[in-house]
Amino acid sequence: MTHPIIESFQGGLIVSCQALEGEPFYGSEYMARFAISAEMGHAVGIRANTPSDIRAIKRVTKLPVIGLWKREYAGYDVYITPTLEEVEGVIAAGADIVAMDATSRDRPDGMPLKTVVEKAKQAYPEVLLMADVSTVEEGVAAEKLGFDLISTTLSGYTPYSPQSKEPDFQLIAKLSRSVSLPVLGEGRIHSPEQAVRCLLEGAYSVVIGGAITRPDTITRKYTEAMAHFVHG
Ligand SMILES: CC(=O)N[C@H](C=O)[C@@H](O)[C@H](O)[C@H](O)COP(=O)(O)O
Repeated sequence: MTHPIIESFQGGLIVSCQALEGEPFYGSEYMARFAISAEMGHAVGIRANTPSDIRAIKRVTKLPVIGLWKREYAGYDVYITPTLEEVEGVIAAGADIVAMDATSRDRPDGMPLKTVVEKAKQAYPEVLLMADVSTVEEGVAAEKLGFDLISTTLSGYTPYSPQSKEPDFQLIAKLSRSVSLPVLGEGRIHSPEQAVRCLLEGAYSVVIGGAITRPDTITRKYTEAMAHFVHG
């Protein structure tokens, strides 16, 4: 039986409310306001970074939260919830789902992904795990490891996946045919038409960040189009 939270995502939009240090909207209070806006706009879930943002968002919305914790470790490329410590931090903050890098790259604490999943499942059986992947192979491996859902988050962000400005529709299509877990379309989705195309390609639901919660990115979309018109 499909978990009720996963079921509630079907065909819906999850808004990724994230701002890193140095960005104008950096701060948990701002992220909470974006989450309220997302709920008002009928989003079905929120994706959020850091225990502090997750807590602030859980206080103001009833929507399920996909939590992650971006943390960089010198010498390692994995940064989305890279070790069990971040998994625990995200769960303690109240996330309903924990998103983590599910590539096969080395992890800072040396713990294989398989062990991270086993330990998380054992200690927190009620928490769902989302695999952030960049290829079909990583998605197929994630299903075998016991993840509950898969997202195309990392396509374009590993050196061996296609580097494109567009969403990776091909990965969404191939992955949803290769696994029985729900596959979420995520990464560089910048229009309602692209969101619908993700569903057409087989996505269970769609995650959008920058196109909704990064006003500088949205502004640039307009200024660039206008500059192109004015200057050719
Ligand atoms: C690669 C990576 O670190 N992605 C992060 C994952 O949580 C976020 O920075 C993105 O905003 C999110 O995936 C949504 O994507 P987009 O903002 O393109 O709609």
